[in-house]
Amino acid sequence: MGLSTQTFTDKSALVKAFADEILNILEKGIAKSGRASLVVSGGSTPVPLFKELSLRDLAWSKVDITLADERWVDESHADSNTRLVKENLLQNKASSAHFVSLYSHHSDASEGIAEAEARLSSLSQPFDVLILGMGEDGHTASLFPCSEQIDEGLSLSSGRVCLAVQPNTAPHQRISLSLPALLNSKNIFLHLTGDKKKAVLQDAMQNHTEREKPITAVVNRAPVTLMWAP
Ligand SMILES: O=C1O[C@H](COP(=O)(O)O)[C@@H](O)[C@H](O)[C@H]1O
Repeated sequence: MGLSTQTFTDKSALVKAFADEILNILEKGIAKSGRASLVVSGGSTPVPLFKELSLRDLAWSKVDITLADERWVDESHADSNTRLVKENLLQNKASSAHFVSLYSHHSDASEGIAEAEARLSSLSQPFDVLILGMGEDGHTASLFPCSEQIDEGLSLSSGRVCLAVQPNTAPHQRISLSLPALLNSKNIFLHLTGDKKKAVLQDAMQNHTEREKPITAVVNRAPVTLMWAP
């Protein structure tokens, strides 16, 4: 439980050190179990990391990759996290990795939950590596504090792996891993850049209100390594 922080002079130094660390964990996972699992987040922050990872040597065909959350849009949409992963991570040396999408062609995300959960059940769990991001409202994955589904998403006893989320402060319906599904990870990283995100995290950790922010709900229940650069 709690946060340990690795601070870097710039984003490029962060990306290189972070890629080293992820590769090291995945290599050990493959050596031990034959396969390893990597759960990534979407949004803009991880793009340089995805590009760097794609250039690194690893037995990528033995790595299963999925997302912590997905916007409920077709892969052809510019906001699709699947598209982001395919265009930036599943390239070069990492093109042989096995990607498990959370998205399916149902009109409503709630109709795609069973399919997403069935697909995820094929991955080795606990996940070897989970990389979370965070929005300026303290959301992580697509556990949005503004959404009606937040209590279900943060419940440790819901029995849910995935849930459909409708944020009020961001576009698109989402599918997100639940808090217990996120916590089912051996190594949890939070990847943030910029002073604003750092301030949001510090504020969330001070917990001014009765309700925990989603990112704090993770940090309060598992060891999390913050990878931060200005
Ligand atoms: O909507 C999302 O936002 C967060 C943060 O994204 P960023 O663009 O500020 O890096 C992201 O972690 C999440 O996966 C994504 O769907």
